[in-house]
Amino acid sequence: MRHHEPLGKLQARTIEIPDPGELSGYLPRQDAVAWLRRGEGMIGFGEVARFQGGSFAEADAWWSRLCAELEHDSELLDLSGTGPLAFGSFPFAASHSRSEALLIVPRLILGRRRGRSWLTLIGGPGDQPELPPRQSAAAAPSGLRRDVGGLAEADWRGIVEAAVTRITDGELSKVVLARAEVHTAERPLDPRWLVGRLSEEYRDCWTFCVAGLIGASPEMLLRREGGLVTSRVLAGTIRRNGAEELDLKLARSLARSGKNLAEHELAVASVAEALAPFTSGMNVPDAPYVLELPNVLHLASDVTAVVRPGVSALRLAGELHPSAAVCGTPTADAAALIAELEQLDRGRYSGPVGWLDANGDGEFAIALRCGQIDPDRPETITVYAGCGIVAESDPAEEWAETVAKLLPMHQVLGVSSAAS
Ligand SMILES: C=C(O[C@@H]1C=C(C(=O)O)C=C[C@H]1O)C(=O)O
Repeated sequence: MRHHEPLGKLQARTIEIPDPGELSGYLPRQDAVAWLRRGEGMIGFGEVARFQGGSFAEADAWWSRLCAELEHDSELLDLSGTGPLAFGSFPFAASHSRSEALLIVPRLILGRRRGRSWLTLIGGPGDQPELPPRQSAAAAPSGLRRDVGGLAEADWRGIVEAAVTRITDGELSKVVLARAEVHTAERPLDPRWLVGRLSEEYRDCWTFCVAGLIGASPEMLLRREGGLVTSRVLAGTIRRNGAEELDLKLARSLARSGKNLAEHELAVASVAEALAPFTSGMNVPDAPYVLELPNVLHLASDVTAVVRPGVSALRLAGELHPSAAVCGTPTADAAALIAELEQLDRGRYSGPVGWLDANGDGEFAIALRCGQIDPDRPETITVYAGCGIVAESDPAEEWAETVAKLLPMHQVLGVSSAAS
């Protein structure tokens, strides 16, 4: 575990500012952090402190200590996302990955939420936050080619088949299997392009950028605002067709599909069970709704509960991860089967990604529909997708589902999905 903290006495100052317009236009080219949805959110500039390579509990304790030492002077006390923030991203399985847990505390944050806009600066006494200039247009990636490596369709389908056998043998009920593709551009990728395009095209998703992990996730692992926690559970997926009438038919068949409903129930139960010790008054919907995204339809359930005092969003994210949506049921058996079959270091894909404030409020999505830019080769990105495998899963269908889930990253990179 390594971390660095601010040198000397610092304080956080939040000021309200006039609406700066579209936030992604201010993203710095280097070391950007971002969290955007429907034109709102926060972006961060610079770095005053970093936690790297420990557990959720250690990260949570580190952030609490840091906040206890930081004075905060704010014109906007009642708005979630104001004040000093940590942006975090966590590996799917720290024990099976070269990637490490990360919390990054930006020097300056630009935010816009519920019609109000602000700047928060962490600096010396008397330092005033200033709106940075809008950036020049981001460059579209060009000349992308797929690197060799990663599993071919036949191999991945073989792994799915092996998983189905283990499930029908009664070893476990569900396992989520993922695959990755590596793409290399002619020049270093511009994170601003990827973030800007994803947040435009996938407005209902949470677009994130933390240490080169960039994506647009539809799945909110956990939001804590005041005393309330919300978790959006997704499981059960159908590819969209594009024609509205057919999509409607698909949505209806998804809502009635026994396989998808059973898979969904497992995912909801895993979240409800993990939340129960830390909450009261939980509401678990009886039946899911259909969440429509440009590329896929998902079965979705929004679980809400009242959180016990002193339990931060990060602590809860650590308790909920890995949910059945990205790991399986039972968790330990599914995690072991993933390690055995998947042949992939998931890195921070399918781990929690989000932000945390000084009160312990925050939002952590599951890092899905995303790619990781290689820090040593910034022209290279690894994109990931996976799906829940149950006894009735058909390997060819599951492959097609991963292609549909890769579509957002393929689109913004300018890669043809036919090639995957
Ligand atoms: C694992 C992914 O997605 C997860 C798996 C789903 C499914 O199997 O139906 C649906 C949404 C996510 O919870 C991914 O997008 O990579």
